[in-house]
Amino acid sequence: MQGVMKITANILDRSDHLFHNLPIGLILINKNDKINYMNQVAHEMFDFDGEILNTSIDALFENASTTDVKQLHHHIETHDTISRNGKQVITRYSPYLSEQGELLGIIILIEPLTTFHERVSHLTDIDLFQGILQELLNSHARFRVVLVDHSEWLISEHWWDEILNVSPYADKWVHKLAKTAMETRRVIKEIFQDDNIMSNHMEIISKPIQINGKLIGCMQFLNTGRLNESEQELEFAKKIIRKLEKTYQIDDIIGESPAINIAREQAKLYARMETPILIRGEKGTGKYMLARVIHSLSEKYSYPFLRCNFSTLAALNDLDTKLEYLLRSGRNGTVYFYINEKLPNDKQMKLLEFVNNSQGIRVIFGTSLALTSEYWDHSFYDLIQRYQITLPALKDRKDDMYLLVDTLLAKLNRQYHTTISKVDSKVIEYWQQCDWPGNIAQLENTLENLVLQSDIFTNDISKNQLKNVDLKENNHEHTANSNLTLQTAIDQFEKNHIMLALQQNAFNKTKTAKSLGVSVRNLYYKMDKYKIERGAP
Ligand SMILES: Nc1ncnc2c1ncn2[C@@H]1O[C@H](COP(=O)(O)OP(=O)(O)OP(=O)(O)O)[C@@H](O)[C@H]1O
Repeated sequence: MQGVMKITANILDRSDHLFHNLPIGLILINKNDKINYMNQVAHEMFDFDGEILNTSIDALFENASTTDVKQLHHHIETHDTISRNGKQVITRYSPYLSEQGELLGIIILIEPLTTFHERVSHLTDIDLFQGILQELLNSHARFRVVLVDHSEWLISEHWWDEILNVSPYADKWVHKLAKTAMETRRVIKEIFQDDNIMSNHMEIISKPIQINGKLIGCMQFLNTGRLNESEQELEFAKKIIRKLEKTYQIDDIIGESPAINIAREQAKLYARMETPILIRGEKGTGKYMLARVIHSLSEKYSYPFLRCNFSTLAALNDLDTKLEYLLRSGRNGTVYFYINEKLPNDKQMKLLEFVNNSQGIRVIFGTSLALTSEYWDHSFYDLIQRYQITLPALKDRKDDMYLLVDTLLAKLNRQYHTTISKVDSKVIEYWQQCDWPGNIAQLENTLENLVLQSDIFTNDISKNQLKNVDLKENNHEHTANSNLTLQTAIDQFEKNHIMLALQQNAFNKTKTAKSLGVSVRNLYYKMDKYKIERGAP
């Protein structure tokens, strides 16, 4: 035994300079708890400058934990208090065994609690765990955590595996959300929808975790508590509506009849050109919609799309100011001129100049008028006639009626939160016989009135409901209907009334607001509320 201690002493002598410089305290005691060695850091920790060898370890700690180490031969890590100065330390007691497994002594490593905390924080991100726990306390939602540096799942509640199995895209999508939340340091709420699995809409909240301003990672919660499935679908539908409101895409043009297919192909072709084009078609056939589609398909899609009616231009004393305004606001974008009345010759000339000099602005004309050369200046007429697209009247594409009704009904269901699944085929057959002078706009208007008159039990629209709706071209007049709630009836009336006033004032907002006795701001507010396009000047 003596020999063993000697060897140990030799090793310690030789290694003393190493142990001496260790960043933590080191003490060696024999199996009788007497100190054999103490390095410099330990000396400082215990404020011991005198002779320490052979002193009992009990003199250093209030409750040294050597008994279990000696009996069980396994290490113990504990929290100790230094008797002399009351300092808090973390102590690790490890048995020092001979080759035969005989206990020779105990190695004690000591570290002040403060530095221990720092080191452990560094190594194990203890702060992160605290942050996570805090977040978890604040939420009962299903969650997972992703770390900022190596995108590794740190904690993943078992539900997530199921979520990520929803579809091959779900996994990618969820990862992307976490990344965006971390990059922008913002909470992101998104609803995931897989077209193949309609019931699998889920809202995921991605929340960056920051501790003391440092980005650690991202928590992702599955929000099932707040939204039930149908609400999720509704949220998703609203999102689609918001998207559609902003712009029309080529797929929004419904119809498979040859004339509409040709119009779609022409739109794609003309979108790549800079030249002015003219879209012809009866009222409500989708000219404005097609103009927007061309704009979205063109390189100008991210720039403004403005609409300007010829009736407005005709009424202006100062056309130059208006054209300057269009040049400025429509820069790099598209201006849709709606030819709804003849323009005096001098104004035609100014407009011609505008079109020829408005570099960067794409001009699209639209009209339901039968343009004849006698009313127009020769060069202006020539300009607008050059490239044309003609949209068919609804009565000339009756086969599209089913498709149109289905699409418009789905859109209205989303808009009014109704769940009408279909329009009876007898109704559609009847509609195929009608003339529809107001075309798709009129069909939409008719359907809207039917939807507004429905109640929560209405599953389909049958022929006997038609008596409440007349097929007038502009069905803006209000007809009292006791099936509507008071608020719906008021809203419907208000919307129709505003539409009528806008039309009567050629979409001039100032004049419209004045005629309605409201402020322009209030008018805009109402237009937004009723989703009335703001684009018209
Ligand atoms: N092919 C289509 N598919 C789906 N919806 C359509 C289609 N064409 C028109 N619509 C809808 O019909 C309504 C009227 O369309 P739009 O305002 O573009 O017609 P317009 O020809 O410009 O009318 P007006 O000549 O009265 O200005 C809009 O709500 C539009 O969304």
